[in-house]
Amino acid sequence: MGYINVGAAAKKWNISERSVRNYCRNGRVPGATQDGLVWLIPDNAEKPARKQRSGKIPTDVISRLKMEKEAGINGGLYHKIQIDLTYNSNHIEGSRLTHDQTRYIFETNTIGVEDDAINVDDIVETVNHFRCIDLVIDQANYKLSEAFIKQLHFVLKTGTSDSRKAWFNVGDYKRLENEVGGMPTTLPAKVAGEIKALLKDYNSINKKTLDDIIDFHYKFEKIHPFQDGNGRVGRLIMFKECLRNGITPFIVYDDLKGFYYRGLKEWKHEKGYLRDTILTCQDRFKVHLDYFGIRYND
Ligand SMILES: Nc1ncnc2c1ncn2[C@@H]1O[C@H](COP(=O)(O)OP(=O)(O)OP(=O)(O)O)[C@@H](O)[C@H]1O
Repeated sequence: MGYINVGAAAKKWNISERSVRNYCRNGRVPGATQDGLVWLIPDNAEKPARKQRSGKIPTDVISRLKMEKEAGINGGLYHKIQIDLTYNSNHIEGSRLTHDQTRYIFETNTIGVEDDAINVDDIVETVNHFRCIDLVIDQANYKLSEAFIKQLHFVLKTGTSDSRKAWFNVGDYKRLENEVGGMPTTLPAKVAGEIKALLKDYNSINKKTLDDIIDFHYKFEKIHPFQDGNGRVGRLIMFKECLRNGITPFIVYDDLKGFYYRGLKEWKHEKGYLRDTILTCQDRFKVHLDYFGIRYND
């Protein structure tokens, strides 16, 4: 796959360059990434569809999230997911921002500081995570691709102190070996090949089940393709793939972190631990879907 620039995409899709840039900025072109100020657009990317303008309130998860996101609705499911998914996923990885601080950043783009010092990276990665969720919603209906996975990492880590380190590859695979749970992961030189093979196997499954999505997550985390941010990127992928496959999405809640880690550790030999943890997360999420009157299948 190659990349084309904004001018070429504008010509190909018969729209203005400004519209192409807006589509890219709003995450509506799967795989589009920014190199400095220049947008690189996959040469096989399709022109994004126009937004629907009907007055009906959708009752399926994806349409509802898209509608609330585009309309900037406060207090709905989109608002809730942004805060709860970001807070829990960041907390699992060690962010010390509270749920209220996360909410405050989302709602006001400011943060009140009381007694404790706050790590700037926690704030940057929180704001970046909000954007990652937008990407997940915008691209929920597309096939999972390597370009999208890298784009999530790029958006998550942009502007952090890691991104200023010479050895840290923002939006690309790790350069240095890393471990997870004290166990070896895929060596840097083999990551690209293993991710491609994993995606090929996964995308060849016609009707994906929750177990397929969890299995992808386990294998992705075992490869640990990025220097850092693998957990959060992996959980965003699970959310996206649930949306795409009509499976109730879920947030891995911070208070279940111990069960989640144990489940990952045991998955290869015993699938029950992680499956049950995820089912619990799904049940909690269904309470919110019920509250907002949104349909789900299982
Ligand atoms: N035993 C395990 N087997 C496979 N994956 C695991 C295991 N234990 C943890 N993980 C995954 O690795 C993630 C954390 O990895 P790690 O502590 O290396 O942080 P990271 O890669 O920097 O990710 P982040 O930026 O999200 O912190 C966990 O969130 C989980 O998804």
